[in-house]
Amino acid sequence: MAGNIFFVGLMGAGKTTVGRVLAKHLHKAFYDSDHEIERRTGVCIPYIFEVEGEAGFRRRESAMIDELVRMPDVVVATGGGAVLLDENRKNLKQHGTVIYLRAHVNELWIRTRNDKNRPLLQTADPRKRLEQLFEQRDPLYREVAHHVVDTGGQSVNTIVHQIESLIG
Ligand SMILES: Nc1ncnc2c1ncn2[C@@H]1O[C@H](COP(=O)(O)OP(=O)(O)OP(=O)(O)O)[C@@H](O)[C@H]1O
Ligand SMILES: O=C(O)C1=C[C@@H](O)[C@@H](O)[C@H](O)C1
Ligand SMILES: [Mg+2]
Repeated sequence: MAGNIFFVGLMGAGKTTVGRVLAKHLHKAFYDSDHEIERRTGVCIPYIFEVEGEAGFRRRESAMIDELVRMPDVVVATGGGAVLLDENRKNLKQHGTVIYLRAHVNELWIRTRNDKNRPLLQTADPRKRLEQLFEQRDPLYREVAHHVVDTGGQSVNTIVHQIESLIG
């Protein structure tokens, strides 16, 4: 399949994991927006949040998305909050096929609970935080997505095969 594929979804949805495997299958280059920001700045995302605040991180993320969407034939895993800005949603929708990886909050929480690299989940009740983010963002993910893929209880390989048949 020609063209770009962009993954959106909440933290723990599997954008990085599924995106990397799909890219390999399709012989496309894979980019992860979060990793690219860390590679270019030389610091981790929690540090960017600490120094520049969430707003600073969002500015870097927008610039990164604007650059990545213009590349030919790539698979891109976006950060969980990339859909918050209207300009990012427009950019993603215009330049490729957008796939929303969806999972229940409980599963997202289980997948992310031992990882300290997500500043928005460093709260007293990360599960509650995920619930709030789901409420806020599910409509935005749906708005931008060409396809919604449920990942609950599915292996990464099953999800990848499902996406391959969706995009032909
Ligand atoms: N389908 C799945 N079943 C079980 N575990 C999964 C599945 N997909 C991903 N995981 C696991 O969940 C964790 C989070 O996955 P991943 O980092 O790919 O999510 P993400 O959507 O990129 O999150 P973020 O927005 O924070 O970057 C990883 O440990 C990964 O191995
Ligand atoms: O959901 C979010 O807002 C985030 C998700 C991660 O991918 C990172 O982009 C960062 O931790 C923020
Ligand atoms: Mg990721």
